Amino acid sequence: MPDFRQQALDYHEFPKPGKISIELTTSADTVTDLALAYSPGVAEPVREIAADPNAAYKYTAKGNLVAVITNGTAILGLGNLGPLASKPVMEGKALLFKHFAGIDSIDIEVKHRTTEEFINTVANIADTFGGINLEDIKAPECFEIEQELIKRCKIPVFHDDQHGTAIVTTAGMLNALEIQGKKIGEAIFVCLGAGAAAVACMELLIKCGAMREKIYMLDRKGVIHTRREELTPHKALFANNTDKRTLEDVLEGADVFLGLSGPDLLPPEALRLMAPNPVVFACSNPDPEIKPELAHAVRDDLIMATGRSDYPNQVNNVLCFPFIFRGALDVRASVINDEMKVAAVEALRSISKEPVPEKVLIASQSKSLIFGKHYIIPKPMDPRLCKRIATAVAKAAIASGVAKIESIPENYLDNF
Ligand SMILES: NC(=O)C1=CN([C@@H]2O[C@H](COP(=O)(O)OP(=O)(O)OC[C@H]3O[C@@H](n4cnc5c(N)ncnc54)[C@H](OP(=O)(O)O)[C@@H]3O)[C@@H](O)[C@H]2O)C=CC1
Ligand SMILES: CC(=O)C(=O)O
Ligand SMILES: [Mg+2]
Repeated sequence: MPDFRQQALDYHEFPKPGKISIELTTSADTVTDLALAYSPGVAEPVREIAADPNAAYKYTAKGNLVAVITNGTAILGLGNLGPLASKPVMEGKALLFKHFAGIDSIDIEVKHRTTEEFINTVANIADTFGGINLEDIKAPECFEIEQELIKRCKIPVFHDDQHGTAIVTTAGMLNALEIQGKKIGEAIFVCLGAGAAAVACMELLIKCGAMREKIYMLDRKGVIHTRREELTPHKALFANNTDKRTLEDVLEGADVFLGLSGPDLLPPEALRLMAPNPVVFACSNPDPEIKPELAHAVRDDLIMATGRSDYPNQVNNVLCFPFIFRGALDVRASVINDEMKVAAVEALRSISKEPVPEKVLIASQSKSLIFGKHYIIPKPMDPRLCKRIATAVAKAAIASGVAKIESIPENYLDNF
């Protein structure tokens, strides 16, 4: 195989550095164009917006513009490498917003000293955008940041690593459990990682039927249990009254392993401890908790998923954030609430049970994709995702009373 590292660097360097640019939507060639676009014509929409802030949706790019904002403290599973190093990931999120959902997006990497300073920075620029996608901000700070920004901003604020990941993981998990013949309410879950993604995934799985007392969550210190001291409030919610202390202890008889932690943390031999027909989601990026080839070599009765594009069953928030924002922006939702999240889960999981269009087979270099162990969730390039998820989300926003626009056109996103 050609040098993948060099290919990835070349992809980012050529034909121009980076992955996004800004394009004009109107002409700026003649003196008349300039008189309209700039001085004196630009004064007219300024006056309109000063009189009514909602006019910004009519006369500026705000309504289709999402900021991807980070401080670089949890860049994928690479850790706290700082704001600037996170820029390729954030440009990548902007690429995905545009390519899959037609949303204009710009990345913003914020340096800050305190959590309050970060919150103030984001709150102070929020009106520029139609929505804010927080990305790769580590726990526990991410929880306070998101909650405070939801309170202070009039537009949807959504921490992708929490809720985008939770929606996709829950959709994939419900399908995987169904295929393995397991009931979610009876399943024993082991979640390696207790940060932004892990906590949100397990909370949404509980909303969809998982039992809190059947969940074992682990962090760097091992199993989170009721006798552990100095647990953060979000970890304390998952403190299990158990004598089990290690990953191996809790994997004994478990139905599900969910990894949202770091690379190569699940020893292949430990998989043998799990119950028959287990589900293993090793979602750490770029390197999963266990490589699929190692897992399959140990057992042939498992369903395996990763966060990566180059293996079957990609459980990755790319299957959610472009589409949930599409729906939220189009009905001008003030927030992204639980009703919208559950609607996204149901829409996403239902697509995987339907025949796959030929162009998806070609784009994903697959001979066939049929609902089953190796196809539990749609491929990101599936053109049905945008219409189906955005429609479900927009309808849920309207029904739950958070939308400013209270109907969607009959042919909504037909041509996307
Ligand atoms: N596939 C997908 O769509 C997504 C995948 N992820 C992946 O999930 C992982 C976590 O991301 P995120 O939640 O945002 O980050 P956070 O920094 O918020 O959380 C990281 C968590 O992983 C735990 N952890 C790290 N190393 C170990 C270890 N050696 N043993 C046990 N636990 C460990 C940390 O433990 P402690 O609390 O003790 O520090 C912490 O609880 C990353 O790898 C990321 O790529 C995230 C979002 C989406
Ligand atoms: C996919 C993603 O958002 C992450 O790994 O952080
Ligand atoms: Mg992320």
